[in-house]
Amino acid sequence: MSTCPIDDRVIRPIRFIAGQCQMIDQRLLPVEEVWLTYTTYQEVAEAIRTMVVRGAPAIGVAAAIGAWFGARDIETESSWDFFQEFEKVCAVLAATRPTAVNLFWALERMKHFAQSNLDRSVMELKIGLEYEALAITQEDEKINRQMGQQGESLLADGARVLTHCNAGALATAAYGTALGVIRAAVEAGKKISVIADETRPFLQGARLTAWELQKDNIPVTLICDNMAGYLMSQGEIDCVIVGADRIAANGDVANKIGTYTVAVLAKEHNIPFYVAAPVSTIDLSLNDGTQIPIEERDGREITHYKDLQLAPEGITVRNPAFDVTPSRLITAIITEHGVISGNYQSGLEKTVNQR
Ligand SMILES: CSC[C@H]1O[C@H](OP(=O)(O)O)[C@H](O)[C@@H]1O
Repeated sequence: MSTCPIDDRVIRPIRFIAGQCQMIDQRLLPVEEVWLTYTTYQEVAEAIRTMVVRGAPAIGVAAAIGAWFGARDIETESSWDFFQEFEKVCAVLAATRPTAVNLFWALERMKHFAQSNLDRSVMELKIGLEYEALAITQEDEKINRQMGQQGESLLADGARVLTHCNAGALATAAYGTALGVIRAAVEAGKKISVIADETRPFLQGARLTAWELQKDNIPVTLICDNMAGYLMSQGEIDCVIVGADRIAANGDVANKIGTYTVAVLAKEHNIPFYVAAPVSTIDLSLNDGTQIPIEERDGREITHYKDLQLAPEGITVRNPAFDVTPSRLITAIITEHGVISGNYQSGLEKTVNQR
């Protein structure tokens, strides 16, 4: 794997050094910055499952790298046998988390590359898959910067922007989706301040968004999730911008649990609600959001914070990690190809066909 230039000024959760993949352990941020090294697809699958790496585009990038690791270790001279084994590798990675379609998009792209080149030798397939994984990684950063340029005009100078979860550089290869739009507005010279929902139970807002924005010197105020409505009622929020894990053909959006709540509150207060997501997050195979699989995670994420017990032993817990925001609550969807609003069905189809 070629080495990506390490520019410490740019936050990247995944990096390559000497053919190995290193990922920052996002479970330990913001207190510790620990980089873990990965060399096998099984290790990468576990990193996705346990949220060492998380965020729709970032787990797509991680899955592509994991698939390349798996391909590299397949021992056969038959390209057909190689492809059959490679499909098994991809199946293991696909089983890690069900909601973010970027994971499946990246794996399908890797499988399509291999299946389209079965006339090549196994060695050529392995080299090609390495560069396909690198391309997915490098394209993601470029797409996020394009998305930022498409969306920054929606943020007025002086805007106070509410975010939910982390749709920043840590959720992507670099730059971020929702936070990428914010970064682009700041780079355009606008004074933007962010109000970040802490986003229980995994606290992506408190631990990751706050950390990212502080590093970039972008003003950020942290709030509990249950404070967003009050701040809106006091006129302290000008707009909302969030990421997405899967967008259905009609514009319904699956995103971190609590996003739907924020969208309803924004509608109540006539506050613009924006979603920023790359085309790889759009899933036209699903007519609407009711068909999006919602991940249910371990209840311990709610009853404990690390080793601190927060609830009675044996309490019954629900822990859906995502919810679905109906398109009627969404003001616009920002992609790298442009801003979509109104008739999402046709707008999303046109955008996907531009890919
Ligand atoms: C750039 S979109 C990231 C998206 O993924 C997050 O979920 P998780 O932290 O569980 O992977 C959240 O839904 C973000 O909006």
